[in-house]
Amino acid sequence: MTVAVAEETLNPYKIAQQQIDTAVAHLKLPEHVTQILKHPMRVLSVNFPVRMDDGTVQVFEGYRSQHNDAIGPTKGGIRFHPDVTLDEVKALSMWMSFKCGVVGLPYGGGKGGVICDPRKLSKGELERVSRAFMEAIADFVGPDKDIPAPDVYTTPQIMGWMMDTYSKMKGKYSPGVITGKPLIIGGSKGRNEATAQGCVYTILAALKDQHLPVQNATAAVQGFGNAGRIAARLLSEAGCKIVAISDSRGGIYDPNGLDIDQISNLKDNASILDYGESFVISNEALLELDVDILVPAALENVITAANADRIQAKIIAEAANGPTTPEADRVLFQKGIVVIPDVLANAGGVTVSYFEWVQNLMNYYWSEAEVLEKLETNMIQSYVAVRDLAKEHSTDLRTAAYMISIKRIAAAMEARGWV
Ligand SMILES: NC(=O)C1=CN([C@@H]2O[C@H](COP(=O)(O)OP(=O)(O)OC[C@H]3O[C@@H](n4cnc5c(N)ncnc54)[C@H](O)[C@@H]3O)[C@@H](O)[C@H]2O)C=CC1
Ligand SMILES: O=C(O)CCC(=O)C(=O)O
Repeated sequence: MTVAVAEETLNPYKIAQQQIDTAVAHLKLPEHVTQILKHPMRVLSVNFPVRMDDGTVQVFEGYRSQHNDAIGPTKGGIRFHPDVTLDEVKALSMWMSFKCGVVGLPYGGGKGGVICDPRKLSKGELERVSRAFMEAIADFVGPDKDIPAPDVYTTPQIMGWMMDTYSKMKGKYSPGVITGKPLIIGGSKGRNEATAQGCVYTILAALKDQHLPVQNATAAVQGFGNAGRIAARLLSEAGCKIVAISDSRGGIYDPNGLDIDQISNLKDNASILDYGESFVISNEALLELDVDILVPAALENVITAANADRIQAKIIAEAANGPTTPEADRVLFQKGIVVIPDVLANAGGVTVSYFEWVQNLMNYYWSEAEVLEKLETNMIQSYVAVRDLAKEHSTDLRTAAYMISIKRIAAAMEARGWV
């Protein structure tokens, strides 16, 4: 079926605002409430100097956006990427609010980003950038205020450096200022796998709803980092056949199924493209494969008006934030493709970050089994609530997810007397 599409914006901030408009059309909300939700409450922009290995000083630019803290402190990752923009960080903070809302966490949304390419920094430079960024935002964040975490190209080690810098500045051990830390300094069991694990729980639930068997269900995964690599492994362990995988350099495709362990080895020691020249496929072509499950797990705006009509997957699980534009959403909905939206599909990460923060505040730590059990329960309950509301209002799952979150944030703002 060919579906006509209109001109579209690829600005993530404008996209987030459009998504809010789509959801509030189904809700009776005063206009000023919508206006509040369409903008972050606070944004900090910083420029900070870092001494490089060659002795020169480089000035880096970074941002932290706090979207809405009516329900609790803001929460969300920090991204290190050369293409970071202020509008992207604002949008990511808005998506965090709706994500925390849909899985019922006592948080609002926050997000940070630094314009840099960690792949071109030495370990020492990366540590100095991480510590200097934390120093620059230290008065803006805090365990009761705004709690960062990992995102694209940031790692548990970076979280550890940032926690250390913050703790030294405040003169007290403060593990609750940041999550996604190494286990030895207050990280939670299960956090490293949580984003992918949560995503896989929702995929399995969607397969069941679509009466599709898990065994040999075919899957293509774009992005091979924390979210994508672990999602590929967990899907494969669940019985699915991973036929395509990619990273920033390109992808590989084998309709007979890929060997995930071999690809993981290649990723760590060479390039996934070394799997074999005859298997190489572009990132764009990967998205259009005829598969049961497509998992975008890299960056924004990969499914747009330009390619939505050619997407053949039955289920799209957005491990990445913002991979699908509103125009593409409309096309996919008309084609009957189920899109498990980012705010639900990748909410496992922030859910276990919440568990980490709670454990830090209690100074009492849970087993991995306890973490995973709580995660699964929360993900499935949230999936069912979104699915049922979407059915009731004949909307896509994203709109239903936003409706749930927006109602919750609006109720909190009203209860606090803001509106
Ligand atoms: N790490 C987490 O806990 C969470 C991550 N996410 C989202 O998941 C997505 C991926 O993040 P992580 O896996 O954490 O990052 P990561 O830094 O661990 O991995 C990113 C991966 O994407 C690949 N990549 C980069 N540019 C690409 C491109 N143009 N095409 C294909 N692949 C490309 C990289 O090669 C790498 O394999 C992002 O959208 C992030 O916001 C969402 C929720 C939580
Ligand atoms: O773990 C967290 O607090 C947030 C992770 C994140 O940045 C995201 O869900 O997009």
